[in-house]
Amino acid sequence: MDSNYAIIVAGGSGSRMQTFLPKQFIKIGSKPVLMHTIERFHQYSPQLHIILVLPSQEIQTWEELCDQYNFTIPVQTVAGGPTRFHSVQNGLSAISAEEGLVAVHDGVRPFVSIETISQSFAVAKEKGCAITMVPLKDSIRRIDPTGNNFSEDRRAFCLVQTPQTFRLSILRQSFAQATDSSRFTDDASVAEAAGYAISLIEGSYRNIKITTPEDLIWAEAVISMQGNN
Ligand SMILES: Nc1ccn([C@@H]2O[C@H](COP(=O)(O)OP(=O)(O)OP(=O)(O)O)[C@@H](O)[C@H]2O)c(=O)n1
Ligand SMILES: C[C@](O)(CO)[C@H](O)COP(=O)(O)O
Repeated sequence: MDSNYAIIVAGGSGSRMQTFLPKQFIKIGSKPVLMHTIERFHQYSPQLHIILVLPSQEIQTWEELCDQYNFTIPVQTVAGGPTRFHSVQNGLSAISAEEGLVAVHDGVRPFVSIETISQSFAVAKEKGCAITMVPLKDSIRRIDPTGNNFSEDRRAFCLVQTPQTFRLSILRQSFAQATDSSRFTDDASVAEAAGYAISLIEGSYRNIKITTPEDLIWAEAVISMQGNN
């Protein structure tokens, strides 16, 4: 039987959070953000192979945190790269299997639900990929290069989240084919540039990416509402 994998990318520096400690290690509730995220994937399936991508200079920090919090979920640690694209690429290189499914997920999205993870693997198995998204709640305007702005129909857009789950062969081929890695902010864009059709699944507004300081306030509120973290 083919194996399933999760590449949890946590190789960033968190410049928009403006904290000394990279945001993936900041404690929310009783433990660091990244431990919440990994727990969600382990809860989905204890058999899932989890590849954790970290900044090379922070691997020791992670090991110390695991000791401190008695965190024992097994993960394979891989050093990240200069951009998210390179970090995913490094994670992918750690997988030797030919076939299977791989979910790529931001380490700083700790509130992903088990249902979303499960649906993303099921849809990717059937259609080749599953990209999590939510509809827009606000109105939007397009700003052109001259600075003029125009209303747009928000129903024509969606906000893209992770997990972004693929057949391994599709993600491998997409990353191998990619040129100009600087234009890719997610994995769906890499697969799309390689010519693959992108299938979407609806996620949840709760699955935020912890990016700026106010996201931590929201995260603490969710944790205390859940009551078990
Ligand atoms: N070189 C990088 C850059 C980002 N990421 C990961 O990709 C996810 C989404 O990126 P983002 O929120 O932009 O994180 P940072 O790059 O850390 O933040 P910032 O852009 O504010 O510096 C995060 O889990 C981050 O750790 C990564 O693995 N390797
Ligand atoms: C992958 C992602 O989280 C989907 O919304 C997002 O594109 C990451 O972007 P960032 O610029 O690295 O925050």
